[in-house]
Amino acid sequence: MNTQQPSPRLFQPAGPLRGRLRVPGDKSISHRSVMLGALAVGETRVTGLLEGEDVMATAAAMRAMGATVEKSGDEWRIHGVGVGGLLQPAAALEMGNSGTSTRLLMGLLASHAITAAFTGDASLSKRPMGRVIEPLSRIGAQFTPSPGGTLPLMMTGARVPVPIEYRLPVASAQVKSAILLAGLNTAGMTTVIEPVPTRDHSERMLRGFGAELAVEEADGDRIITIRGEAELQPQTIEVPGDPSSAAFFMVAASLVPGSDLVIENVGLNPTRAGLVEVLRLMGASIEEMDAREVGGEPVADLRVRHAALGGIEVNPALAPSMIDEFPVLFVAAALAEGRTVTRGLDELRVKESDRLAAMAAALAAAGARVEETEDGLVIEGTGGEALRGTADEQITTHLDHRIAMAMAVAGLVSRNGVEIDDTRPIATSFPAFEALLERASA
Ligand SMILES: O=C(O)C1=C[C@@H](OP(=O)(O)O)[C@@H](O)[C@H](O)C1
Ligand SMILES: C=C(OP(=O)(O)O)C(=O)O
Repeated sequence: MNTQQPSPRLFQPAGPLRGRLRVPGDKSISHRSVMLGALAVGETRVTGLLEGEDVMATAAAMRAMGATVEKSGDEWRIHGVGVGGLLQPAAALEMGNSGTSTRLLMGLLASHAITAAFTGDASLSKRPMGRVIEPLSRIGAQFTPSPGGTLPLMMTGARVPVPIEYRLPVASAQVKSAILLAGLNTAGMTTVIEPVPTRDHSERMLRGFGAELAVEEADGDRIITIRGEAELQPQTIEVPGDPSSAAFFMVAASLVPGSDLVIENVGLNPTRAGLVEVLRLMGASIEEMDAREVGGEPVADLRVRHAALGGIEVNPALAPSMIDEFPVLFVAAALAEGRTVTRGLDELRVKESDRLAAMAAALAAAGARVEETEDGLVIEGTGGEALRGTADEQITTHLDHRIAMAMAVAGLVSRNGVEIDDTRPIATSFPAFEALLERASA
């Protein structure tokens, strides 16, 4: 974050969202483009890379371990060191707010015989790392985390990494990816078994870079196997727009009367598109135009028009495909007609903040009717009537970009506006968010 001081802001009611806009590149694909490019031999070129703080933390770490990562015009150019070629960083790897950078890089390092320290901000330093430490220890890496299995931590990768077969105990693309990345430099076959499918960008991109990776389905499991000691070939990558960033505009345009907005170039990988499905079940008007493929991922322009939304019971099986979209879905639910019930969302408690507690408190402070359960929220919507908005209170965002952006959307559909305590974390994933929101509703 650029400044030391929190940057509060009142998000005021606004007119319809209209016209066309383009959201920045997908965060998950951007991280992986930099990491895999840094392991390929030769020059990888990336357009549409998300230039948010999280991805820049990944870029800085890969530079610290020997890769060249530079921007030239609109394009990022990455010169890799080759699988097995990462150098020992001279200083701690500063991960900022980014769980994805931390867990995926721990995976990469686990099969390189180097030692590194990982540090992060106050939010990241509370998040559980045991979920990657456990499988990566089986591969042979050694860890000294802070008490509770958190950052700051030190790790030393295995000299002779051991291939493992690992069944994921939590639905987490970060844990899956950490193990697959460790498998890249591990002789033999490394296998991850996913009882619940999560975003599959690592699988698609590892294959795209030339790794030998197989995916099988058996008894409801996805079994992913990667052959180690891979040689990655540099790629030219066009990163599609981030559906998790588009989500704020999908909900805003659905809620603000008179809106008719086209969000261009949105990635619609089925492992990411749960919000579109849920909003449609609530009655949203979302039309997919010019469906195409960008960078090996399905993409479309989304035309979103205002519509009256109704509350629903959200199928917990959809959670992994919209895991980062729940904060803004809760805002949609707060304006819908009737009750929305969500459950099976324990993972939301270990994101940048406890997103169930943070959103329950934030929506209540803005005048919504919300009840927090053990693993979800139950929300009674207003039926389209504006929320009261915040009174004398500021919304606490807990260094969580998604809470900040979700409550900014709530401000658009409130009478008093919604004041949040700090907009700085928005820059971790979506630096242009405020400018785009202003432009769309001008
Ligand atoms: O693999 C990834 O790029 C991500 C996986 C998800 O985390 P989990 O694996 O912890 O669910 C998601 O919340 C995060 O924003 C990005
Ligand atoms: C959970 C998120 O990211 P990360 O885990 O990378 O911090 C997010 O962007 O909502």
